[in-house]
Amino acid sequence: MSALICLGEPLCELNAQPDGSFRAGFGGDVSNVAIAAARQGVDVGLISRVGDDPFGRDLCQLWQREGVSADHVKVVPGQETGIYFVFHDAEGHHFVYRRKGSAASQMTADDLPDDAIAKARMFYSSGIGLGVSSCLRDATFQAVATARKNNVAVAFDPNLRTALWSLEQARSVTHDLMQCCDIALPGLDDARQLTGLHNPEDIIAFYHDLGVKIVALTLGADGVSVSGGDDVVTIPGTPVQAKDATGAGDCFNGLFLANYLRDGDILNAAKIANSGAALSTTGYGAVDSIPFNHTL
Ligand SMILES: O=C(O)C(=O)C[C@H](O)[C@H](O)CO
Repeated sequence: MSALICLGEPLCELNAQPDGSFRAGFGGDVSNVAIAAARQGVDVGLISRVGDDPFGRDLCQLWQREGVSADHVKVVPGQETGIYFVFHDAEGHHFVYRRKGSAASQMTADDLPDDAIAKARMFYSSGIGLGVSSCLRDATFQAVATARKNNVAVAFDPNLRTALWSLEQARSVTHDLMQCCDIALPGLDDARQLTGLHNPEDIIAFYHDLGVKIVALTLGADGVSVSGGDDVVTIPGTPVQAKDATGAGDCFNGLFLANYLRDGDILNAAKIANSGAALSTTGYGAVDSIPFNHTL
């Protein structure tokens, strides 16, 4: 059984390089989190669907190499695996998706392994899964209900993607999910748009008021503010020469959850995750740049 079980959509990645070529890799936020946690030595499983196509087969091989259990990933004949492109400009990275109608977007509550969710220590999902399709959204809420019924901690990153749904929809649905959530892992830009608040301390208080016990609010290059309900502690950013921040938030989340699962120390988990996520921005791609335990 997996200690951490993640639900959402994996994607193949094509990342634009300075010479105009595309570097092939992998993404999909919950898969990135699963791999980041597995590289810290945690038993991790993924719940998803991929197409019976070269992209889906590559992802299955990736999880096997990374030690992420794909026992609950269905390979669906006749359906497709989503892909995305990463482009870079002076403002940072931008995603272009080719994922409409993907196998993962057609996941329903019937695909859920209730027993594996009930026996995990922690369940992780994100706002991307909520925005991809209404059936994946319903499945995610159903999985969260199963987790809560069985005292499995629920962790969630609202991961706002307005290419998938409107800000208004995202706001209402992610706030609903937050009310069932133990650990919230929002990024500052997303949280500002979703809450309408500016100040990190106010955002953290907003999520605590919704019932969240632990909030780790990532601040990009400025580090992270973390709170277990009492004081807010801010850990400054680690200075690095960043090339590509794709997946840095997912890297933070995987490292944070893995280290929190190990000893329950949120401050230590946030410190490790903060430096690991900074390191991950020094290379291209959401997955290749995730550090291993021994490299931190
Ligand atoms: O945007 C998405 O849906 C992705 O999952 C692609 C990236 O891997 C992810 O956003 C990085 O956080």
